[in-house]
Amino acid sequence: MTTTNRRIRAFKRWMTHNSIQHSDTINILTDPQQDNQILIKAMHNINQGDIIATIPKQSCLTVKSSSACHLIEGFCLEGYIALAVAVMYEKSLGPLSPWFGYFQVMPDRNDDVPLLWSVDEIDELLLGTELHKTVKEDKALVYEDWKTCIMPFVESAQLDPSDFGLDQYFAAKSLISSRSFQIDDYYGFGMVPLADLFNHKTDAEDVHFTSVSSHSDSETDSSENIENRIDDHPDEDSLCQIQNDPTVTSQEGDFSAADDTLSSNTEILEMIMVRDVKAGTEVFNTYGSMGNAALLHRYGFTEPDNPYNIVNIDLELVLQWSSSLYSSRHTRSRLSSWKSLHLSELPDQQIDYFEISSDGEPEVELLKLIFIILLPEKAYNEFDRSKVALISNKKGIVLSEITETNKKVLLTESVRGGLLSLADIREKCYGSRSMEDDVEALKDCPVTETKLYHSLVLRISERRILEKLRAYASVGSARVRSLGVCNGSTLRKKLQKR
Ligand SMILES: C[S@@+](CC[C@H](N)C(=O)[O-])C[C@H]1O[C@@H](n2cnc3c(N)ncnc32)[C@H](O)[C@@H]1O
Repeated sequence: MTTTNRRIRAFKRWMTHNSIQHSDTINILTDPQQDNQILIKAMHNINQGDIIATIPKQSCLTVKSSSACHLIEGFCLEGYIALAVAVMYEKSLGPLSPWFGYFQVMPDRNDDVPLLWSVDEIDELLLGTELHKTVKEDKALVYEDWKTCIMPFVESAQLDPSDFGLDQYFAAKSLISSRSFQIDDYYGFGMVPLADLFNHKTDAEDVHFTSVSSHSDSETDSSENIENRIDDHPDEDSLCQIQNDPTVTSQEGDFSAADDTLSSNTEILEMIMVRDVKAGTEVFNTYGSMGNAALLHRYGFTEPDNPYNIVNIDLELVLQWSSSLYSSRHTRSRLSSWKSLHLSELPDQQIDYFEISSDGEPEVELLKLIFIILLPEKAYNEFDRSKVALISNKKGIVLSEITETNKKVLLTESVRGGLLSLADIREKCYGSRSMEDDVEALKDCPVTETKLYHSLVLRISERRILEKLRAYASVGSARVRSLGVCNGSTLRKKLQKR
C-alpha cells in the first residue's frame, strides 16, 4: 500500500471517529497522472439531489474550534492571520491535535500557489501576466503580517517560535487560500475535512456544499449563499450555500449509521449532488467563476479554454503610450478631462486599469480615454466646452451617453490604431519569448511540471486575448465606416435604440 493510501485510510478512520460520513457512492482516491493528488470518484451512479456527505461543523478546523481560540481571540487576531495561527498551532501539536487524522490528507503546503514561489520563479514564469506584480506584493504583505502580528503573538503567548516561523506561515497561507471555506457567522472561515478533497471544474460542478444551521435566530426557514473563501471578493460566486432548514437533516441519504447523528445534530454541512454522475467518473465542485489568473493566484492551477479569462491594460500604460506621442501637458489635460467625465458618471469608482474580456473587447472607459487623448486640439477644445465630441465630418456624440452596448461608435480609425498600439505595448510586457515560443514550450511541458505548465497556460490565455483585441480593433474599422453618421441628435437616437 502506498503512503498516500495509508494516509487516506487513517483519514477515513478519523472521519468515522468525528461523525463525518459519506455515502458509499463516492470514494477518496489518488490520481497517479497528477502526482498522486487526491480526488473524489463516483463508485456507482449518483443522482441529482442525493446527499453524498455530511460534516459536523465542530469537526472543521476553525479559530472557534481550535484549542488556541482563547489565545488567538485574546490577542485580537482576525481573518486570515487568525486562521493561519489556528492551523499552525494544531499542526504543532502533532498526534495530540484533534485534527491529526485530518492532517494525513492535507498537504503541509500548496507549493503550486504562486505565493510560495521564489522571486526568481515569479520573475521568470509570471513575467507580464496579471499576477507578476500582485504576487510580489502579496509576498511582501505576508511577510509584514508575520513580523507585525505573528511574531508578537508567539512571544506574548510564550509559544515555541520554531512552530510559527515565516516558512510555516507562508505554508498555512497557501493552504487557507486553496482549501478554506466560509462556514457560517459563528465559525467563520475554516478548513473543512472531506469537502476540501473535491477538485474544481468551471461551470460544471456536480455537487453543492450546504450548511444546515441551528444558529438561526429566526423561527422560519431561510437560505442564503455564502463564500467558500476568506478573501476580499465577497461578490464572487459562492461554493457554499446556507440552509437554515432543519427538515433537510431528516432527509434519507445513503448513510447506514447516519440517522442518529443527523437528527441529534443540526450543526452540519452537507454535500448535495446538483446533477447525475455516472459510476467511475470524478465528482467535481466549483470554486467559483474565475479566470486563469485568479485560479492560479488562489489555487495554483489553470484550466484550458477558461471563459472567464481576462487581461488588463493599466492606466499607467495608456499614459506612457500617450506621452510617447504628445507632450506631458497634453497627456495631463486629456487625462483630467477623461477623469472628470468618468467621475461625473461614476463618482465612487477610481479606475487604475481597463479590462479586456476573454473575447477581446475593451471596456468602454478605455475607448473613451483613447478617444479623448487622440482628439485634435480644436475638437478637444470644443469637447472641453460642450462635452460633445466630433467623430468625423462634424458629426457629434455625447461621450457620457456612450455605454458598453454602443461603444463601437468610438472605434474611429485613430482609436483603432491606439488600441493596436496598446495591444503591442501590453504584449511587450511578456518579454522576449514570443507567443509561438510559449505554445511550443507548453506542448513539451508535462502537466506534472505544475509551475511551468500553469504559468504557460496563463501567459498563452492572456496573449490570445490580446490577439482578439487586435482583431476587435481591426474588424471595427469596416463597421465604423459603414455607420456613415448623420447629425448628433439622430446619432444619439440611434444609440438609444440599440
Ligand atoms: C481543495 S483542494 C482539492 C483536493 C486536492 N486535489 C488534494 O489533493 O487535496 C484544491 C487543490 O486541488 C488542486 N486542484 C483542484 N482542482 C483542480 C483542477 N481542475 N486542475 C488541477 N488541479 C486542481 C489544486 O492544487 C488546488 O489548490
